[in-house]
Amino acid sequence: TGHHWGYGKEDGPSAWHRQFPVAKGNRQSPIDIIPDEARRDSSLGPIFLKYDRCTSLNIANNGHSVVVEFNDSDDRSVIQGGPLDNPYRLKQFHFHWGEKGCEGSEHTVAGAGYASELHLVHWNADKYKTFEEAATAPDGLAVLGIFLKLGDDHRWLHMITDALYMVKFKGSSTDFKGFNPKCLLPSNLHYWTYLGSLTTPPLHESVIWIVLKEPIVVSEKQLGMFRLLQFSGEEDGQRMRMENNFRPPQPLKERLVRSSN
Ligand SMILES: CNS(=O)(=O)c1c(F)c(F)c(SCCO)c(F)c1F
Ligand SMILES: [Zn+2]
Repeated sequence: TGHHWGYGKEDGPSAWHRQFPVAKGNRQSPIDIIPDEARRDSSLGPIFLKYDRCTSLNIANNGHSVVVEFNDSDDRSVIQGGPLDNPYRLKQFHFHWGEKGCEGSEHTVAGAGYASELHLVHWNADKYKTFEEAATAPDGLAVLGIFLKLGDDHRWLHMITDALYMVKFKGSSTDFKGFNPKCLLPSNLHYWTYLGSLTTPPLHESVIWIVLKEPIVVSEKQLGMFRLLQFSGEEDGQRMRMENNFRPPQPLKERLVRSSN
């Protein structure tokens, strides 16, 4: 129903504010992270990721990205520590990417973009009964952001890229059991953290962002496979290659970015 949002000229990030006025809010994401202006906070401990391979369910094309969804009916797969007061349950992960190597991530670092950005979305099930309720609460979600830069093949990403042909079109989904996203983490979990929002409509200001400083390395060939996906459904007329599904950085406003040690 109604006008759907996208990443094109007419329905892209610069138009989202018409249907979602919070797009011009005070804690929007992504942002440009300036390392020299981030406050090193010794009270920020390490983050801990406990992921159980048995919780992965399926991989799907939702018309905006490729998403791997998890069983979030208990605390088998959670993120905790760092800025978080309690464990947050893993709900799904997805990617944002460009059409060329120098842009595609959502967050930038001192003005520089990466080729892609992986988002692991977690929700505060200790405080809220459902993901949907948490997604509208100021401390409802915790998204772990991981940058992807171009280089050698990533040794485990093929498990995802090998499945992409099954979810080429919007609305397609297939089983994706036994995948542990721990294999997508960099060696070092140092991070920046700040209060922000979803980066796609409805742009709820409900996200505690944890962005890892160290990127993972993937090859141009592997990233190119994401661009075989389509924004459009199988029956839709024109071919709509899925790429540039990233929102540009938003005003920092009165926010502080903190840095782990
Ligand atoms: C952080 N990236 S995001 O805004 O693009 C994003 C997203 F794409 C999602 F799909 C979901 S989950 C929606 C129901 O599954 C989410 F919470 C997000 F924050
Ligand atoms: Zn995202």
